[in-house]
Amino acid sequence: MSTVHIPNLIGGEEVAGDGLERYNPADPAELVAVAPASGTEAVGAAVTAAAAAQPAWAALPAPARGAILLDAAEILRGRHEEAARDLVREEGKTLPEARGEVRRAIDVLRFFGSEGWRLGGQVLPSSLPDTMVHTRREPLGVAGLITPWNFPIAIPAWKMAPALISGNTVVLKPAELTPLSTRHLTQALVRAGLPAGVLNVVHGTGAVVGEALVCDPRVAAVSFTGSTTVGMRIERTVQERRGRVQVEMGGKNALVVLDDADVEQAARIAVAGGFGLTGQACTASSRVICTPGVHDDFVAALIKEAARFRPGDGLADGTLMGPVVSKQQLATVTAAIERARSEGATFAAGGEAPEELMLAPTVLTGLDRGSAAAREEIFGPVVTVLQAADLEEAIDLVNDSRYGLAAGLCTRNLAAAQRFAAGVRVGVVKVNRPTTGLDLNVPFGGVGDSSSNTFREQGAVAVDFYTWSKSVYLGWNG
Ligand SMILES: NC(=O)c1ccc[n+]([C@@H]2O[C@H](COP(=O)([O-])OP(=O)(O)OC[C@H]3O[C@@H](n4cnc5c(N)ncnc54)[C@H](O)[C@@H]3O)[C@@H](O)[C@H]2O)c1
Repeated sequence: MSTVHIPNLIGGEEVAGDGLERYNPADPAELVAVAPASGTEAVGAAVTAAAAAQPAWAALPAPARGAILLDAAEILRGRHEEAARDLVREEGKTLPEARGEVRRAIDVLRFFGSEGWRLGGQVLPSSLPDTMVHTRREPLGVAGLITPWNFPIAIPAWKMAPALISGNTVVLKPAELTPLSTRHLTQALVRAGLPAGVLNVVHGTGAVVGEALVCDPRVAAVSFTGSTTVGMRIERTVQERRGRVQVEMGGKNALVVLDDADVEQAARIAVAGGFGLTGQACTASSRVICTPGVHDDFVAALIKEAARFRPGDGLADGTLMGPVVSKQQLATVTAAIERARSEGATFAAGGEAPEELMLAPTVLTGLDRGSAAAREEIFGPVVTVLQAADLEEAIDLVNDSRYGLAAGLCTRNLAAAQRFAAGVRVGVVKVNRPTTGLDLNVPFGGVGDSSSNTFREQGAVAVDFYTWSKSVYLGWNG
């Protein structure tokens, strides 16, 4: 396959450059894409273009803005397979996972394109006679979007679509590792007729391009998804300049398996959430908490299921798990595995040195709740199995975390499910379903150090972040 050279997009013009090189994680000899390692002047130019384009974009009727998103969805649908294959070559996930992610981006464009017909405010009674009060949603202006490599087409879609439909213009900084996947999305929007300057894309490092975007006072809103360390810094910086900020960050999501659970089903749920997407999902089940009666049977079933997730090239038939995304990410994951070894973990599965980026699914047992593997996000195919005496102790263990993104429960007991849903301090609860996998029409976000926990992403409420509310009193007669 030939290397794709990806330009920046600034004020409708494509600006070529290089400096960022991305190799296929399953085939280190294949240079998949080259993108510019831009400087701060490119960010300045992109923000200027976005600010200039914003009033005319906001003045378009919302259904007309929506029509462009709907057309973009159709264009991306026509390139679904190509985009999915490029996503596999660039990020490493399996082809079915990549097809699902591209499908998600298409559906997000459709969802928010249709929202153009529904965006509205409230009509309220006034205390005054002959007076009507209504609220209007106003766009914030320029939105700066910073996205990670693990969902490089879906996450930019679920930030851009609500930003654009509500009349904002956008400067997007995609992740360094995955410029090509994001390019499929932005090209679809441009080809659908988005006016020049409404969407701008600046490639580069977080330290240069990301920082410049975050610090630019003309960027009214910053929406970030990525690591907790970076997200917390961005949140502080934008708050200091009184901008609006939304950060979606890491997780240490627990799946609780109770004695009454269907053990085989629980093991399938655990591997889907723990090893699907190579464990590189913010909602990955990286710890499983078992009650004593199910622990040994569950671990045996988990080992059997994990054996199916032998890592391989995501484009090959039957691969259930792709490689780790990069050498740097592999170093982080293997350091966490070695730390667990030094803390006395038993390796129920995995533990061998990886070949290139192909890391075998790893199941750790025998660790206590204070161990690093039980507490810290690893972001790779590593599942730590812990024990709790009963449901209440399991809930306590779920909540004993700086994070609060997702939690799952395997049980046949409805009362236990309801108690769990009420008791856990997380943004998403899944009962008898993997912690990964979200519906696009449902609000998503977490608490604690997982999320700024103010505005939610996804679903119709996502436009709240990108708008402010104005109250209009309309009187007649005297
Ligand atoms: N909560 C969610 O919705 C969600 C979804 C997916 C991934 N994640 C999290 O993302 C992380 C993995 O992604 P990653 O490794 O790409 O994260 P990362 O924080 O390293 O990078 C994310 C983005 O931020 C940029 N960036 C880095 N430093 C910056 C800075 N100083 N200023 C501005 N921007 C900067 C990067 O270039 C990239 O585009 C994991 O922690 C995962 O849990 C969270």
